[in-house]
Amino acid sequence: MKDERGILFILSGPSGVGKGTVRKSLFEKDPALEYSISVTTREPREGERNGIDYFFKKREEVQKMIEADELIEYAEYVGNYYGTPKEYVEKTLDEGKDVFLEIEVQGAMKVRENFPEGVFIFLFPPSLEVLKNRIINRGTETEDLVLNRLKEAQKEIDMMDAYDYVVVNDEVEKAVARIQSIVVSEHCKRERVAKQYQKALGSERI
Ligand SMILES: Nc1nc2c(ncn2[C@@H]2O[C@H](COP(=O)(O)OP(=O)(O)O)[C@@H](O)[C@H]2O)c(=O)[nH]1
Ligand SMILES: Nc1ncnc2c1ncn2[C@@H]1O[C@H](COP(=O)(O)OP(=O)(O)O)[C@@H](O)[C@H]1O
Repeated sequence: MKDERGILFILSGPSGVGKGTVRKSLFEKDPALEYSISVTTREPREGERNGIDYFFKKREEVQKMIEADELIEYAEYVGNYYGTPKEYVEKTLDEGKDVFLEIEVQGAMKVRENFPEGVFIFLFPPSLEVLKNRIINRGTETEDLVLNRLKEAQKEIDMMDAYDYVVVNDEVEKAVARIQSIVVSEHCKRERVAKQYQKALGSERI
C-alpha cells in the first residue's frame, strides 16, 4: 500500500445529462485517473463492450455478488441492477491512484455512507428541456424509457444539495475543465491538511 491513498471521485447526475460523454473526455485528457467499471443487468447497447463499458451480468449473478458483499453499492434503476465492484476500488485507491465512479444518485448516497471522504460531483443540465432532448437525441431509449428516465431525473435533481460540487454540463470541454479543477484543488486541500497535521504533531513533540 502506498503512503497516500488515492481520492475517490463520484460523478453522478440524471440520465442523459452527459456523464458518460464528460467522463470519457476527462479520461482522454487525464490518463492517471482510473475508472471503475460497474456491473449491470441491462442489455448491452449497440457498440458497448463487456468489461469496457460495463460487466454485463445476469440478475442471479448480481444477486450473488450482493449476498457475498462484493459491491460497494448497488441500485435498481429503471428495472435493472447497477453496482460498483468493491475489490477494484479498494485495491486501486490503496495503490495511491484516484478512482472515478459514474453512478446514479441513490448509489452515490450509499457510497457516502462508506466513503465519507469521497468527493461527490453532481453533473447538472443547462435546463430540463435540454436534458430531455439529449436523452431523445441519443436514440438509445424507447419513448416509455425516456419518460421513466425523466421522472427519475426530477427526483435526482432534488438530491443535488447533498453533493460537494455541482458542475453544469453546457459544453463538454467546459464541464471537463471544471472537473479537472476540482481534482487539482482536492489534491491541494489534502496536501495542505497533511502538512498542517504534521506541523501540529511536530510542535507537540517539542
Ligand atoms: N448506483 C449505480 N448506478 C450506476 C452504476 N453504473 C452506472 N450507473 C448509473 O445507472 C444509470 C443508468 O445507466 P445506463 O443504463 O448506462 O444509462 P445512461 O447512463 O443513461 O447512458 C446512470 O445514471 C448510470 O450513471 C453503478 O455501479 N451503480
Ligand atoms: N455538453 C453537451 N452538449 C451537447 N450534447 C451533449 C453534451 N454532453 C452530452 N451530450 C449528448 O447527450 C447525450 C447523453 O449523454 P450521455 O453521456 O450518454 O449521458 P449520461 O451518461 O449522463 O446518460 C449523448 O447523445 C451526448 O452526445
